[in-house]
Amino acid sequence: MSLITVDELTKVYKVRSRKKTPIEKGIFNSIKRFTKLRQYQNISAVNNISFTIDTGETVGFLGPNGAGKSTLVKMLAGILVPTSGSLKVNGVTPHRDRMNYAMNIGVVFGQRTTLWWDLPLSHSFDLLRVIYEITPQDYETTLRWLIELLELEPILDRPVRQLSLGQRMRAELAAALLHRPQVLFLDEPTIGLDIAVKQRIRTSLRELNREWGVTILLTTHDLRDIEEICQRLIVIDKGQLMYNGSLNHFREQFCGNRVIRVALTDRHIANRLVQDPPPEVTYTEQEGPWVTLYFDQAKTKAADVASWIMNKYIVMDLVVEEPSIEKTVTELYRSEMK
Ligand SMILES: Nc1ncnc2c1ncn2[C@@H]1O[C@H](COP(=O)(O)OP(=O)(O)OP(=O)(O)O)[C@@H](O)[C@H]1O
Repeated sequence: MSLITVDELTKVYKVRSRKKTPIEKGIFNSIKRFTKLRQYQNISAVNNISFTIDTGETVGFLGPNGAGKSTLVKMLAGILVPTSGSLKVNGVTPHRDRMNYAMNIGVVFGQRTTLWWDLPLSHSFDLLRVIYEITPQDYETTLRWLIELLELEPILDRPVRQLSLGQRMRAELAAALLHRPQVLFLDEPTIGLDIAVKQRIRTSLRELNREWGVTILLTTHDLRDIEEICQRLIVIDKGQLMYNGSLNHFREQFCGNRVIRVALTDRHIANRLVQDPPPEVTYTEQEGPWVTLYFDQAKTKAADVASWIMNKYIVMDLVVEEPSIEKTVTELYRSEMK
């Protein structure tokens, strides 16, 4: 049975907009505060989305700005109440049973903090132990493990307000995991972090999932997060589900072109290859002795293109590249897939 079941979930925000009256624009400006006409506008942030997630899965939500990712994850975390549709996590409707639900989930949303700003980090952890009613023995074991995993030892005595963004993110992650939740929700966990910290966070999340079997759901704009953490990709645009499946399947289905980059002996020879490329090559680019050849993987294999070139030329170097998921996602955002 699925751990998370989302069925025709919809969230509409009702926002107040102010209509300017002709009076306001004219000489009666002074009385405009008496003539403000309020009207409401509906913003459909999540629109009729359905999917299921199994225990232990790692799922990344991807989509352009304003797509509805955060709204969706906040509903899953019980922070927002859906407008319609149904949502169950382990049999519980998150927003209806928030207290019990909170005991089983961990949440890391960048703007919020679960830590006490003026206290040393270790004191925040101690307070969370009391709030989550963690036994001293479990607390000791889990905290030790998290300190090592997230490299927190050097910052344990520092007040939270003195921590850098990367240090705070690692601390937030530990705070969200102290009570060993079944599900972890993260909203853009690597945003604004340097490469080394991003890598530490990604490695830690992978390890957490492997060691504890924590189900991880995250929103991101960084495809590397998806590639390195997630088994499954859910793409959302304009509140609608555009893709739900594995990254490999996404590549196969939408990244039609593959790429071979080949270095020949000099740019003149390279230009000869550009003028007369192998069959089924749809596009070429040249930079000095390097030629990049794009071909449709449904029509020919990388090995056939490579051997065609090697039969005709002396090849100094040859690289077969994965289809560019970044490019495909950008194109996907631009086009309407439905
Ligand atoms: N509290 C709110 N009140 C009104 N509208 C909101 C609210 N929160 C989000 N929205 C609107 O809902 C839509 C979806 O926003 P959401 O933050 O879920 O998107 P997102 O995919 O997470 O975007 P981003 O990648 O930019 O963070 C947007 O049009 C946004 O303006």
